[in-house]
Order: sequence, then C-alpha cells, then structure tokens
Amino acid sequence: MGDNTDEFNYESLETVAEFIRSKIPFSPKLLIICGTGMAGIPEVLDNPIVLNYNEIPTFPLSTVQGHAGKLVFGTLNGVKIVCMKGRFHYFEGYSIKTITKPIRIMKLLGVKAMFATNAAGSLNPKFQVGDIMVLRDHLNMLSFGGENPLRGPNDSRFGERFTPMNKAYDRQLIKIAHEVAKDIGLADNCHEGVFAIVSGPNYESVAEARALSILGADTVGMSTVPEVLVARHCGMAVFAFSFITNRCIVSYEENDEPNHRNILNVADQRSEKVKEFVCKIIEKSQERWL
Ligand SMILES: O=P(O)(O)O[C@@H]1C[C@H](O)[C@@H](CO)O1
Ligand SMILES: Nc1nc2[nH]cnc2c(=O)[nH]1
Repeated sequence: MGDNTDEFNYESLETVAEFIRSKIPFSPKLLIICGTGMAGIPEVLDNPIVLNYNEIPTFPLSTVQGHAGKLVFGTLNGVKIVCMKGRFHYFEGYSIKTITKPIRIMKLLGVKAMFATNAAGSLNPKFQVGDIMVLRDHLNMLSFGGENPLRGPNDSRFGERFTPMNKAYDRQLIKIAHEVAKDIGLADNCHEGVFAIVSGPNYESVAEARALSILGADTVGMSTVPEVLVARHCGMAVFAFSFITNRCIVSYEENDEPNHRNILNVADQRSEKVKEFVCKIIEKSQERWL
C-alpha cells in the first residue's frame, strides 16, 4: 500500500501505457468508466478491441460482480474512446492510489476527458429509482478522513501540487446532458446535484444517511470521486453521473434494505436509456474530443 512505490511513478505508468500502445492502433481521447450495471455502454463502440485487465502488466483486477475487468477501445462518431468495463473501489481493499492508477495511464495514452458513471443511493426525496443525477459537485468523505490519491510527492509532469475542485465538473457537458435528457424524453428523470462518496462496502446506517443529507448530498456511492481528483489534477475535462438504483433509508420504521443484486437489476432495466444518454452527450460534444 506504500504511496510512493515505483508502481505509481511516471516511468512505471509510462511502461504500462507503452504496453497498451503496442496493442491498440490509436490514441483514445475519451475515457468512459462504466459503473455498476453500466457494462453495456461499450456495446455502442464501433470496431471494438478488448484488453483484459489481467493481460496488462501491473493493472489491478476487478473483484466486484458486474465489473468485468476489461478495457474496450473503439470509436463513436469518429471519437476515439476507451471504456473501463470495471473500476476499482476502496472497499475492495485497494489503496486509494491503486484505484486511480488507470486514470494516469489513460492520460499518458492521450485521453483528454473522463466520463464517470456510478450506481448510487438517493438521499434527495425528489429523485426516483431509475433516475439519473448529473454531478454538479461532490462531498469527498474519504478525503475528510485524509485518504486522497493526490497525497504524497507531486510529479509536475502530471499536474500541479494543489488542485482546485470548485469547477471540477465541466459546465458545458452538464448543459449538454440536460439538453440530451430533454431530447430523449428523460427531462423529468435527469437531475443535477451533489454526490457523496463513502468507503463502503456497507450501505448507510439511518443516521449516516440523514447526516449526509444534512451536509448537502443528493446521492451517495462508493466510487468516482478519487478518479475525478486524479483526472482534474492531470487536466482532463470531467463529466459524471449517478444512476439511482435505490433510495437511502432515512427512517427506522422502514423495513426495506438496499442490496447489490437489486441494484444490478435496476441498472439492467434502464441500461438502453443510459447508453442512449451517454452516446448523445458524446455526439453533441464530439468536436472537443476529435
Ligand atoms: O462502481 P459503482 O460505484 O457503480 O459501484 C457501486 C458501489 C458498489 O460496488 C455497488 C454497490 O451496490 O455499486
Ligand atoms: N454507499 C452507497 N453506495 C451505493 N451504491 C448503490 N446504492 C448505494 C447506496 O445506497 N449507498
């Protein structure tokens, strides 16, 4: 778990990038991270090329159901894309540096923007299961506790020591997302708000869900924010959304309990709509990634 071991330095990451370059005939410009239940997104790519995580030297391996562990390279409307079909979570036992390692590798490959998706519980009573919430901002509960992937010596070849977060989520892409939601009949089901990350793997206690809500969170999940920090540090544009798979329980009187199986089912039912949403956003922002 050492923060500054060779595995994470510029030269080691460049070796991994060079291995990937030797397998893929183009330089991807857009990274899409497929959250739980969103493994169908790469199906939209033309001429896909798949690299399994276990073929890539020192790449972490996926351990969560619904996260296949594959990079899928391909194009969409001429945009060169790489999808991570499977991401890494802190609750899997990986260090915060390991879960964000792919982001810097993608930067070295030429990626200019990251679209991150996640399955999340909703804290905002106006949001329904099956809705989308585009991230306007986040509450980094891991960083409140001192866990931050940018901690440790800063390599300025990636980015500056101190990274602002007040404009982390690209305003133009958020605007496009709302336009697309309207175009595809999702206007009433597409919100904008604040995502809170907790470590997991447990879902929230009633008191925790209430506290996060008081702090200003609209959704809560177990991923995305560390990836956003590293992507912004190295200058990528960032767009992210939560797919709402369950309501967080904020009352002791409720019998319901969140579970991963239901979360996968809910995501599966809406996967075509989510794919359409992502495709159309890429289409409308295409000139930025060519
Ligand atoms: O990768 P994401 O953030 O979509 O995955 C979330 C967190 C857990 O893996 C799972 C909880 O059911 O979904
Ligand atoms: N922490 C957390 N992560 C989730 N991922 C999907 N649903 C939830 C949830 O309710 N809480």
